[in-house]
Amino acid sequence: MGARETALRVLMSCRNNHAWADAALKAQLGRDGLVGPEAALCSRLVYGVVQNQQLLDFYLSAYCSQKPDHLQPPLLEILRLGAYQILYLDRVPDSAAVNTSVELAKISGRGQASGLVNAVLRKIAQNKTALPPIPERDEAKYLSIRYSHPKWLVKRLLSILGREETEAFLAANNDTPPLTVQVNPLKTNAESLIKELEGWGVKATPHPWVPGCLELTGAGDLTTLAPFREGKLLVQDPAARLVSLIAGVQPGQKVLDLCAAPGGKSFSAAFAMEDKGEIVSCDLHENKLKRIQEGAARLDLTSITTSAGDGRVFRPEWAERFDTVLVDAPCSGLGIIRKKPDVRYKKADDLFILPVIQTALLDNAARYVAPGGVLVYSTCTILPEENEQVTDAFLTEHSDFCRDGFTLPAPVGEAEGQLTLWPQRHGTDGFYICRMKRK
Ligand SMILES: C[S@@+](CC[C@H](N)C(=O)[O-])C[C@H]1O[C@@H](n2cnc3c(N)ncnc32)[C@H](O)[C@@H]1O
Repeated sequence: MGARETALRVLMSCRNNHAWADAALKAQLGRDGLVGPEAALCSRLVYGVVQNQQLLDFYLSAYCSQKPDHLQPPLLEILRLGAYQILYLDRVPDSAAVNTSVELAKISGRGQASGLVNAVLRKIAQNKTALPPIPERDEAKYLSIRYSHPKWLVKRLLSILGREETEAFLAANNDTPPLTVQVNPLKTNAESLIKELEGWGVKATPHPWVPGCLELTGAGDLTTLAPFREGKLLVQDPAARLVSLIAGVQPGQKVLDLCAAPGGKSFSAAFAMEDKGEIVSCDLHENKLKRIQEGAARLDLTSITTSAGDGRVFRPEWAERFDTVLVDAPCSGLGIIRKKPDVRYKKADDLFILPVIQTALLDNAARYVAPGGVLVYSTCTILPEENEQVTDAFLTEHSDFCRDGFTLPAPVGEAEGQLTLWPQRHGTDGFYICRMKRK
């Protein structure tokens, strides 16, 4: 049973403890001692079920006499796992998907429901080429079921992107993104790293448009490879790498990264600064600073110091002290659904609380920027509530700051001080970056 039993435990942990799937998966794989192909199958099952949850429930409800959400736990999770294997995993025979699901019901103490599991999954298998159509009358509802995203989010996206691009965004969120790394230019260069990775059986190609980044295939657990351990690369989405590029940090500068953990933007800034100058990496949570320190040690960066503190609370010793201040704000994360599939199920209510925190961070950060210095606000979300609306309000209140244009390689080109990146347009995570200058 291995992979399936572990996958079920992970899904139950997400349901009962509101755990994030990626963290619960990592912990459970370790506890159950799953490695290699079994671990890969388990990850595929967990991500696949989370990515397709609403669609799977739609099909399950067509063949189950009880409403899926009325089923006793963990029957719904068992049925979702079985249906996912039947509908998406060609290499798993339908009979194996059905039988292992019946077995899971028995070992989970739901043996009395094994007949139901058997019957529902057999019907799905028999009808898999002629499944019931999703009603298309209500556009948002159709897209919500088809791509398993909450309806409120689909409606919001439709109003921003229109039908065609909304569908492309939702589909991209259910795709597996490429693994992207930034080259540590202090230790190697792209050409040498590509060759070195090849020696480890990893295919690396330069990112189509973001300088200094490589896309990897066949990496497996990258952290076990020498180039990773020797600090020659940083795992980072190309969108995140763009923050230091857009900030335009230079060797010798003083930089404050106000919301820094686990350190990605600080590391990328240190690369751009040739590790010369001063980077203060601050985070609210002291326990997260260790991740920054460990990362800096692995990458051999000495320009970074860490500091715990609430970025909303003024520290007089930092007043007008920094050439560049980065505010990589806590956000809803709706731009990284392709990496954290369960982010989509966040409550819409968060969208009312987060901008208050983001605004307070930005207001305070502004006080640390030296005259003529740069303030960069970024998030890994795509909704204007946490992006343009926050920076617009900030600029209205702070007449000493203005948006400052920048140029990136195609497909972005010239931007008037702010940029929203989208997976379906740019092949990156969904991300927002705004560069502002203090007069
Ligand atoms: C988007 S993450 C930052 C990611 C980081 N910049 C990187 O590139 O690895 C947001 C961070 O803000 C921190 N945070 C949340 N509220 C904060 C506050 N009031 N002051 C400072 N940091 C805060 C969180 O702990 C979290 O680590």
